[in-house]
Amino acid sequence: MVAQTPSSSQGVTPSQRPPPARPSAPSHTSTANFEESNTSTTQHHRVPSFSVQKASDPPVEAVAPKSPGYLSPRGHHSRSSSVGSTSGRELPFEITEDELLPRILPEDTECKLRITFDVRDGKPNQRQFIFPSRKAWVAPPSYEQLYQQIIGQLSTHKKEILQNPQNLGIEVYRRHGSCLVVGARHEGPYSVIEDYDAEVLEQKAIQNICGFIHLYPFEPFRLEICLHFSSIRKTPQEPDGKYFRMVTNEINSKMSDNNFLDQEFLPRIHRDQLTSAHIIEQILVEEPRHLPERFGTDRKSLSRVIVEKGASILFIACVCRYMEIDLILHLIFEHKYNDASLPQLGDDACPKASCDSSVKNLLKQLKAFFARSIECDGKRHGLEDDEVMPIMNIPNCSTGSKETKLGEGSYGSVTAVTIDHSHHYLTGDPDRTFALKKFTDHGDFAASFVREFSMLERLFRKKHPHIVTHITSWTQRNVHYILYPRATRNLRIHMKSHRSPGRSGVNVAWLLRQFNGLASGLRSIHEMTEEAPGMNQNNHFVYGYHHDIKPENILLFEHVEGRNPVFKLSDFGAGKFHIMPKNHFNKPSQQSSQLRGTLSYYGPEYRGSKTRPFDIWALACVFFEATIWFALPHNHLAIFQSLREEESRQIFGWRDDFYWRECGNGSAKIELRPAVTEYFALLGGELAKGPDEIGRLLLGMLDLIMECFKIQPQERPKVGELCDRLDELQKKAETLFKNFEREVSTPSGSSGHSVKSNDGNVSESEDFFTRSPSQRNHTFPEDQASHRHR
Ligand SMILES: Nc1ncnc2c1ncn2[C@@H]1O[C@H](COP(=O)(O)OP(=O)(O)OP(=O)(O)O)[C@@H](O)[C@H]1O
Repeated sequence: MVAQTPSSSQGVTPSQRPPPARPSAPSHTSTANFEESNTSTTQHHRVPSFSVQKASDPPVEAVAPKSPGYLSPRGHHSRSSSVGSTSGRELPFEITEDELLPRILPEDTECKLRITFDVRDGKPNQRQFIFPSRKAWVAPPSYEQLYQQIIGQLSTHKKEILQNPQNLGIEVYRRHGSCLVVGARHEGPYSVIEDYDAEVLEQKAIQNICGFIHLYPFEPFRLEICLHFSSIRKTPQEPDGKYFRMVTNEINSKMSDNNFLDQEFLPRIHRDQLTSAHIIEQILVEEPRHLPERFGTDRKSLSRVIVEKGASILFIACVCRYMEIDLILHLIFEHKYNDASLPQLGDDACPKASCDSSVKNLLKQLKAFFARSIECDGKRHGLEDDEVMPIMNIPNCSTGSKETKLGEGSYGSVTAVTIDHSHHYLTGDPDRTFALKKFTDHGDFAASFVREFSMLERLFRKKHPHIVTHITSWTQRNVHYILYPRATRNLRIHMKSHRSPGRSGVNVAWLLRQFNGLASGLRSIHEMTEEAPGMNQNNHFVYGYHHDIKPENILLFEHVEGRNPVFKLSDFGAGKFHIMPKNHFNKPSQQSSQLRGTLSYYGPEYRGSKTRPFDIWALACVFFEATIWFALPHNHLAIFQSLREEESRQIFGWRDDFYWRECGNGSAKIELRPAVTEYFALLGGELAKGPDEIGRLLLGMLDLIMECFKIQPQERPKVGELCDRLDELQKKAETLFKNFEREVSTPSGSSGHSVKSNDGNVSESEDFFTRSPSQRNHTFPEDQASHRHR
């Protein structure tokens, strides 16, 4: 008897295992004042009064606390909590929440509540209620009122559902709940709400708010509470109706559709409702036939034994396959199958008539009850053909296609997907969308997957804020998959479809942060200081290449739509890591094995030895184009490219748009294309205009870019130098433009007027506080790390 698939011990958790641990509900009772106001969606700047002191002390200037644990959960051991580093010393101050709260929390924190119902009028249908309200969270009764509001909405809609005679015997239950802090630029901590009562909300809201303030002390934020409710029939509609029929119908109606592989599955949350001891008992009780004597006559206690044996899902799955009850009991009691040890084909032949054929029939649908859970584990899993990943396609309404393509690369396609709420706790917003990259398993495609995954595996541990790291990966039916957070778009599309945000100090600081971030991301590949596993720890470095840097592979994560996005390096299919003895570290490195994709950004050495400077050249090309987009009128990028093409030698009628050319007849002499030098001059002239400080910074950046265009690879700056100099420029920009926070806090500081909405992402006018997180894109923990991560 086989228990589980070999892969099930790995991080894509088999469904038998519970989803990742969730915080437990506290036992505190709240009192709070929560007035509703639908009036405004404007954000509120809070006074950063964030000091740690005795409650009796006079207020002092804000100092961010050293530890996020400064506000311990109420209702635990004490109502006091300590702040600052303990390090063996006695803490100077003891603070209590009640004293500190008014000083930590803003006067009014906006709270948005989303309640979604999967109502059952034939097909599921969702409703949302958004309460944009200004709340004085410092006044504890707020939470109580919020709770009342939720309950009010719930009971109204419950009534609506239950008034329909069709819905007699329906129970409404919560599928998912989360409490999330959303900042103007970052997403903060979130918690899953187990129960929707006021105590839990208060607890989690305060914890998350405080965590957020600790991470981003000066950033405005709001609180978002998402509650998803569903309904299920747990009692037959007619008084004499059969439980067996009701369960079968419910399960069929709750089977998830639009799975990315067209596999049906029953989401865990519904499954758990329909496999309760009560339902099993009712099915056993209504069974008209006598059961074998060894099971006794007390069917109620028999149902309890089935639950104790951990076989309730198996029992219900068998019921759905119309299996005779005594055969189901035979599988559970004689074969000792249960939810953790499922029947499998090829198990010992059973002498009992119809046992084998029934198991065969059962297996066709069994995996639908055991869809996996998805965790951010960074691992690669092997799945059996019939295992179910709870991943759904997102239909593309404009094309009528059942999936939404995000990109098509040389080795596979990338599509937008969602994950069933009850099978992941990856983000605070259960409606988030993800990007799924597929590679077919022949020849080069499989090799590309292996290369990409082995790069990602190392990068996953580093979690650089400017590198797109994956969530998890698996191989099934000879197709390789990598699940990623979903970006808004790539830099190529952004530069085409969005105008420059304008050359204000705020935007210059933003651009330099992105350049510095990308260079620093590349540095973490070029100089991966991590010791190679299994090697003599002191003697080896791991270092690598990207070798496919281009605007298509810079993904943009727009935390708040229409605002300045974060640039991240992606697509490691051409990259490779090498292990090198430390004493060889400054010697020329080995070549990467693969080059692919667009040639435009290849350095002149591309036919020969391509090493780390090859990435520096390509990164400089990206910076150069981004600077053209940033500083010159919108059509200049296209003109720059066509000029480069015109300057190509047109061998065999083929035009290239490299940044360099071979000059003379067959001569080995290489020079920058005149278009590049022309644009350098044009940019220089343009950047010198306007305020001196901004001009100086941008010219400094331009000079640095040009240094990276040295024809001889060894003359280009190393990534470390690039980072140091960008860091310096960025720091200067941030000191000069201390008000850079305005880039997100005032509409005038917003980025990228949309040129056209060809990628569906426009609108900078809408205030971010009116948007739901599903309209934004991912931020994963790496986004919360410092942007000067090294
Ligand atoms: N996480 C993501 N979120 C949103 N879009 C994405 C994501 N990953 C990739 N894409 C889109 O898909 C395109 C192709 O992805 P990617 O570069 O990873 O594929 P590829 O097969 O390696 O491409 P190529 O070999 O041509 O560089 C990207 O340019 C981007 O537009």
